[in-house]
Amino acid sequence: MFELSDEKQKVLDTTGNLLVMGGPGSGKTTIALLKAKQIIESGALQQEQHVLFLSFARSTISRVEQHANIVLSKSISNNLEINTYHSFTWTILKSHGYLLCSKQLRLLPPHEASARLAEYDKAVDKEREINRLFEEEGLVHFDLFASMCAKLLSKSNSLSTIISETYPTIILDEFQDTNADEWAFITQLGKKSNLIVLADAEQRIYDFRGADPARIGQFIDTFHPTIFDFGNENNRSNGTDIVQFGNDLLTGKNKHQKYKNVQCVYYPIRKGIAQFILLKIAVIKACERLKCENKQGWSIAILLPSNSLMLAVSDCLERTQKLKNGTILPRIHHEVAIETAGPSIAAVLIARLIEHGSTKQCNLNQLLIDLCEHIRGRRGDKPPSKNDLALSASLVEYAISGKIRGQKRQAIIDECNEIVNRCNNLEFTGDVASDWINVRELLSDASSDCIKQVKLDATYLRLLHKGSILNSSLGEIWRRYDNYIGAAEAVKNALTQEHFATSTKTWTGVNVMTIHKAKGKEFDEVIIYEGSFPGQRFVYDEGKIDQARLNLRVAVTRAKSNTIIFTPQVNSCSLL
Ligand SMILES: Nc1ncnc2c1ncn2[C@@H]1O[C@H](COP(=O)(O)OP(=O)(O)OP(=O)(O)O)[C@@H](O)[C@H]1O
Repeated sequence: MFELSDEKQKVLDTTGNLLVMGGPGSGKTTIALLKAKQIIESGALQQEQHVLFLSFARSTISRVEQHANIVLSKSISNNLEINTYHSFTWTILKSHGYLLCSKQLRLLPPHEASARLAEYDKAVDKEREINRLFEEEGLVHFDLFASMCAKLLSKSNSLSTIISETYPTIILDEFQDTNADEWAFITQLGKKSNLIVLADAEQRIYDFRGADPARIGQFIDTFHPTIFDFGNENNRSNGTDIVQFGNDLLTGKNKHQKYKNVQCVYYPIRKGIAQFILLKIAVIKACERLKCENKQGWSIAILLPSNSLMLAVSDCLERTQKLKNGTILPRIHHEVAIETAGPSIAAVLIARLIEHGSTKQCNLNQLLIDLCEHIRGRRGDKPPSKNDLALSASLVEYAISGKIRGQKRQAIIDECNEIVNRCNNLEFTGDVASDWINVRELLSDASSDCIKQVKLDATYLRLLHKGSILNSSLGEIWRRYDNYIGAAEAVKNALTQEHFATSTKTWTGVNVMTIHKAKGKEFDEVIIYEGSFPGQRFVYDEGKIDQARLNLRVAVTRAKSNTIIFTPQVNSCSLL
């Protein structure tokens, strides 16, 4: 089914550690899966042994799984484990973490972690607190997974033997984005297992979380792999200039050149939602093109440089617009790969109101604590602003002393009091959806920004598709107890479990996501859109222009057949 170049055939013919390099769409993932197939079919594995394919994100895993279904037959897939670093390392920590810490280990879920660590803006202080939480409370932050596992494997010979016997061959995807802790873990894995590393130095877009241009060299020095380079072989967008454009972006050669199936659109700046009209028209046309081609499972990605822009674009697609010339732009059904922290903490706050409201025990202090958690943690990995930190500190102070300064802050207390009183007077029915909405609506009358933000984040839960999981966990509680006692904990657990579930999501239809989320994926058509405000630009800092080039190259090369890039007419992107 796949025609293999000589270089690719050699990958199949070579044993030992391998480093497979190549540009976007050159076929690294495909050859790695074919290599796994070959190993499994050769009968070299015993029943309990697996080839392990490790990647960073659940969303990438689903594409690899989809791809594996095409490349491998079902019986072979049983001996292939496709997993994320997080999920794989957490499994090891759950079973063997007691060797490192006498406390019962408990996961510190990402949304809770962001709130707990909000005050530490310096990396060293944050790291110290993460280690303290582990040592004194047994709480394991995600950032500790890889380093703790590296420690475990270096300490316990029997554990490292079990792992290498279970996984004699390990494939490492997107290796260029490996951080120091993951590298330490990989170094331990590689002592007894064969490593097949897939990398493209110029797809490195995670420098901010520790990816290092020296990493590929470190792998070569430590493991002396046989090296393969597929260069610019292009299997994804053959017959187009998409990869050429991506490569030229790195040097600036793309300027004023024409490329087949790559189009730059310079749009006029307009106010509000009108700014996205041209984008929406482009999406509608792309849908029509793909439908005309009768493509099964066609996919379009709209890639944005920031989360806020992603939500604004999603909002525009969600609505029907009537243009001045009478044309109607319909609502476009789409999926949004939204950041989870804000909606998750908002969900816990609402679940707590439901829990306490159902037994008439809502209280102001608990609501203030949950509100502070949201204020501090809703931006996920990004620290909260100084104002938010100060606000949260003064609300906590009020919870302790009953004192608060400033009218705006007093208004928050008054509005929270109102919410608590109304929640204690609500009639709960056990119909989870309507109980949830009734409680969420209690936040609607508030004028304080921080409460409005909770309401807004709670509405984004819809985009996370958490409805059914929340419905079933709360529904079960009501059936058992006739109230919602335990709802907040159940919601926390449900959201955490979701994080580890290996996603089987397929990227069909229209998908809206940030450029970073698009890494490792592919779509029939890609539309990239930069806004006009500072936080929405491709090049947001001239000092980081090289990183911007890498990011844009990754975005552009996700397309199989067509890429469109939108930039404002005034002050257009300097890379185009
Ligand atoms: N030898 C081949 N013949 C035909 N199609 C191929 C071949 N190798 C890969 N492809 C197809 O090309 C596309 C890109 O392949 P693949 O995902 O393996 O590339 P990649 O190098 O891992 O890409 P990236 O680094 O951008 O994630 C896929 O749709 C795949 O099915």
